[in-house]
Amino acid sequence: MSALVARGVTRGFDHPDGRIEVLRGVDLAVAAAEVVTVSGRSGSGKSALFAVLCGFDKPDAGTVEVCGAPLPAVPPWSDCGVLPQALGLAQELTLAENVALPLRLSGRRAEVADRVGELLAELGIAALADRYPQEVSYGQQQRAALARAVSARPAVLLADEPTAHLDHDSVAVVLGLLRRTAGEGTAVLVATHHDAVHRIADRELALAEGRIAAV
Ligand SMILES: Nc1ncnc2c1ncn2[C@@H]1O[C@H](COP(=O)(O)OP(=O)(O)OP(=O)(O)O)[C@@H](O)[C@H]1O
Repeated sequence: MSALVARGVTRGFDHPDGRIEVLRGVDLAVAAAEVVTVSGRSGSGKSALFAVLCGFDKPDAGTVEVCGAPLPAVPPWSDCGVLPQALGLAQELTLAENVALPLRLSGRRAEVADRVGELLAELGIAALADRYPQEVSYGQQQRAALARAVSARPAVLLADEPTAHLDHDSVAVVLGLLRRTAGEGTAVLVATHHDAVHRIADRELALAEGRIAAV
């Protein structure tokens, strides 16, 4: 069974100069333990698609299922971990507290210390654990947001451009984490412009003219 399934997803937006239909019937499925990338030119709708897949936005038509069940309004982090393009870190929480949040919200406090420490160390930001997001660089915030997305070992991980703004070494670390997360059973969907990310993927998809096709 696929952990993430989208069927016939459509989404358009009204603009002063007319309505644009960004998603025109997107079908996709990502299985547990699989890494799938989505490419597409800037403005093709990758972020709009991810917003629908994680429940941040509602499609005009079509369905999304996570682990065989229709997407609830706000899926728990343990079902669907999200790294949005805008990161969305809680500014009033430290990096460690941000990463701990999905575990705390799932009532898994006992896992917090080990899991948060392990992820911050793997991503090279352990020394920044007690800093607030505005006290670290964008790339460091991005890694903290990725750690938060995976901390509760979600069934599905949606990562929107997780390697944008990172240097070569940090890209390698992030790719390692994505692969390991899939290896532990998570279905991983990544929007990216980077060839390095496509190279670690099991499958590549492309979004164009509002539809998804295999590359
Ligand atoms: N909430 C919104 N309201 C109006 N228009 C929107 C909204 N979200 C996205 N769009 C429009 O939908 C189109 C797709 O945007 P989206 O951010 O999904 O592209 P993208 O493929 O993620 O681009 P990039 O690679 O630059 O991040 C754009 O034309 C954008 O202006």
